[in-house]
Amino acid sequence: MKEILKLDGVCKEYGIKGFKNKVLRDVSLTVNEGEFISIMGPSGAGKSTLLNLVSTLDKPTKGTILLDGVDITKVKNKELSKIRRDNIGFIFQDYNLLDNMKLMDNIALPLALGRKKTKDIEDKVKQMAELFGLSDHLKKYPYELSGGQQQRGSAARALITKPKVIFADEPTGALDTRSSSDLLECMTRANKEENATIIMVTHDAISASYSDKVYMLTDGEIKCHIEKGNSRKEFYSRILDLLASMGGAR
Ligand SMILES: Nc1ncnc2c1ncn2[C@@H]1O[C@H](COP(=O)(O)OP(=O)(O)OP(=O)(O)O)[C@@H](O)[C@H]1O
Repeated sequence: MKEILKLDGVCKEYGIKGFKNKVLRDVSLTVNEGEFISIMGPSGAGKSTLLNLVSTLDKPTKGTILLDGVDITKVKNKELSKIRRDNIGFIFQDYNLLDNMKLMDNIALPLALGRKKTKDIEDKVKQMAELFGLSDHLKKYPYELSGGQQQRGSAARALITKPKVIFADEPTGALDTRSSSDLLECMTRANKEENATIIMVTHDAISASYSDKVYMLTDGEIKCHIEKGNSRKEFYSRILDLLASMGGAR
C-alpha cells in the first residue's frame, strides 16, 4: 500500500522563549492511500494544530511531514500554495460556499481555476452531485439549500479535483443527526468508490465510527489507535469505551 502521508517526530510549540507552550510533543503517524481515518482527543489536545501542519497551513517546530513523498516542512511558501491546490481538499465546519454562485458553480470552482474544458467540468460536477445526492439542487444558490446540502456541496467541491488527501475539520459540527449521517455516508462512498484518502478531526464518536481507524491525540502525542472490524455499531461502542477510559473527548 502506498504511504500518502507520513509524520515523523512532529513537534509544535507556540509562544516565545521562556513562555513556550508545547502543543505537539512527538507525533508519528502514517496514512496509506485510500484510508479514512479520524483523529480524536480532548479539547486543546492539538487536533486543529496537527491538521494545520499536515494541510500545509503551518510549519512544525521539529520533525518531517511527507505528503506523497515530498517533505512539506522544507517547501517554500510560494510552492506550498501549488501543493495545496493540486493535492489537498478541505471540508470545514462552516461550509464556505460562495453566496453569489449557484451550487454547480461552487462545486466546479476548483476546476474552473485550472485549464479544463467546460464539458469536462460539467460532467465532473454531475458525477460529484450524484455521489453526494445533490443532482436536483445544482441550480440553486446556497441560501436555497439546507445546511446538510451545503455541507455535502462543500465536500463535493473538496473532492472534484481528486486530491490526494481530504482534510475534514469537524465536518458534522453544524449539522443535525440526519444531515450528519447523510454527509458521512457520502464521504464513505467517496472513500470506497473514488479511493479518496480522508483525514477527519472530530469530537463525535458517531462520526468517527464511519472511518476505518481512530487515533487518539492526548498531551501532544498519539497515545493509541483502534481499528474498525466488520460492524460500525460495534466500532462506535469501542470508541465510546476508549473515550470513557480517557475521561471523555472534551
Ligand atoms: N496560533 C496559536 N498561538 C498560540 N497558541 C495556540 C495557537 N493555536 C493553538 N494554540 C494553543 O494550542 C493548544 C491546542 O489547540 P488546538 O486548537 O490545536 O486544539 P484542539 O485539540 O483542536 O482543540 P478543540 O477540540 O477545542 O478544537 C491550545 O492550548 C491552544 O491555546
